[in-house]
Amino acid sequence: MEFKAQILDEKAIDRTLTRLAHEIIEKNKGIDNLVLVGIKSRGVPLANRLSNKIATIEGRPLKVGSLDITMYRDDLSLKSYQPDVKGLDVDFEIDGKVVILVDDVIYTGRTVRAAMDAIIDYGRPASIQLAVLVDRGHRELPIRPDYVGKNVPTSSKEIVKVKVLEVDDFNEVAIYQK
Ligand SMILES: O=P(O)(O)OC[C@H]1O[C@H](OP(=O)(O)OP(=O)(O)O)[C@H](O)[C@@H]1O
Ligand SMILES: O=c1cc[nH]c(=O)[nH]1
Repeated sequence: MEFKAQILDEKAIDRTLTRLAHEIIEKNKGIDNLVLVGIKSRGVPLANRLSNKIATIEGRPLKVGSLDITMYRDDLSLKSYQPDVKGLDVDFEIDGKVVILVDDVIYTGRTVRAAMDAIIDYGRPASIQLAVLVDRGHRELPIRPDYVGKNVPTSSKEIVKVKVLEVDDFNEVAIYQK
């Protein structure tokens, strides 16, 4: 895989998350009833960072849960990957809550669809919203994020990689050629 270009550096990621925190507060007219659920590896640290930024603005953090979803290749259709929900880790009620899903990248939308299924299986949220650091297009389902860090037009031969300090030892969003 060949490195093509950096899209966001550490400072840009931080500024973007600050903006998303403000957008979340603005859209919801405060933080009553809001909880965050980060999707697997990199959505979870991003959700924690958003919670900390919201605490700086509103005086208290949001509760953060996590959702573990992995993709497996469906043997019958070699082209497509199917998301598999491994586990939902929330130690708080979601009934009546506005659940904000947080992920690093949205592409086909299949991961988010699986995430919504898992949330709805678990409880009865008032609503579900979606925050992503990068929307790279190519949706295969009618899913659109409520909060987008950066829209990055891509070709299907490219891949967007988000690196976060908590997982990768550095912070970066970059495009690679497959
Ligand atoms: O919209 P989709 O087509 O479902 O793609 C988006 C998902 O793909 C990536 O996860 P990936 O499976 O690459 O795992 P990773 O986060 O562990 O790298 C990313 O973190 C999203 O969760
Ligand atoms: O480019 C992509 C596509 C799916 N998930 C990613 O993290 N990057």
